[in-house]
Amino acid sequence: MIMPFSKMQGLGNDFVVVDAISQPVYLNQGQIANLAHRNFGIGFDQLLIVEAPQHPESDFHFRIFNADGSEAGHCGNGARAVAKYVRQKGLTWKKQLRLSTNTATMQATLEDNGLITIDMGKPRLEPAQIPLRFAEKQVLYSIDAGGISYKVGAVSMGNPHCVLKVDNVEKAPVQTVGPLLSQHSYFPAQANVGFMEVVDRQNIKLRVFERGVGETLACGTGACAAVVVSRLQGLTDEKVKVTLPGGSLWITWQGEGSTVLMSGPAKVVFEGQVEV
Ligand SMILES: N[C@H](CCC[C@H](N)C(=O)O)C(=O)O
Repeated sequence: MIMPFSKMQGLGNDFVVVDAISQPVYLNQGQIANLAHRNFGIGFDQLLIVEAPQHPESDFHFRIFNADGSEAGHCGNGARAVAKYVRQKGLTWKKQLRLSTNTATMQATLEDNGLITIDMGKPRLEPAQIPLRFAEKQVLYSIDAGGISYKVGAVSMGNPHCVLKVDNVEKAPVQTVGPLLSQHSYFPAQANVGFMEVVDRQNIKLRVFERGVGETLACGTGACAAVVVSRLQGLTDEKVKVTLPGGSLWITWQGEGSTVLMSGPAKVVFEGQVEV
């Protein structure tokens, strides 16, 4: 079977996007991992499968699969890519879209300046919602890994995030501590691990070791999680610019009970066809 796709990226977090509305898409975990391979396949951090809405108040549903073939509940950079994709493919003429994933619903706005703003919904802070094996919600959790005790924030944006504050993001132990925390037994569904340098109350630098991928150039839900965790510690204001290796996102969060807004770009790199 020949499957058309769009190769897209949001701040270097790259995607293959396929339309499962116009044609059925059946891919197993092994096929997805092969397509994600940067030599034997197309290469991507995540595969985004766009589907018809599952309930009347949503315009489109999309599913997210990491490079290892595992399915994720949310993808912030991917949400911006899907909003741009459905518009460019003529699947909608709306500039305000309601998108859903397996774990979240969101409002996407295609701005006149080319950026896409996503209302990412409310962060989920209860350990059971993350999920995290702690009885009580805390601002910081102590987690022992590799003989060291780490103080981390933890939050779900529809996918699990662990956020560690560091003094210098360039020197952060992403490749060593990232997998240790990501696969820690306290995170029964694993976790995306953010290494956050708080520059000042309006600026954060961030690197993310993503569940199912490894370090990516940007992580949208990770940027949201970092702002939530930093605000809960009283370190940042409502509007924060989050600078990742692939570029910057603008995140707004007014505090508990409020939704998180994320603004940033999404680009089409090329259109292709692949045999599956
Ligand atoms: N690796 C993530 C999914 C992709 C998230 C990221 N690419 C984003 O932009 O939010 C997970 O397994 O939860």
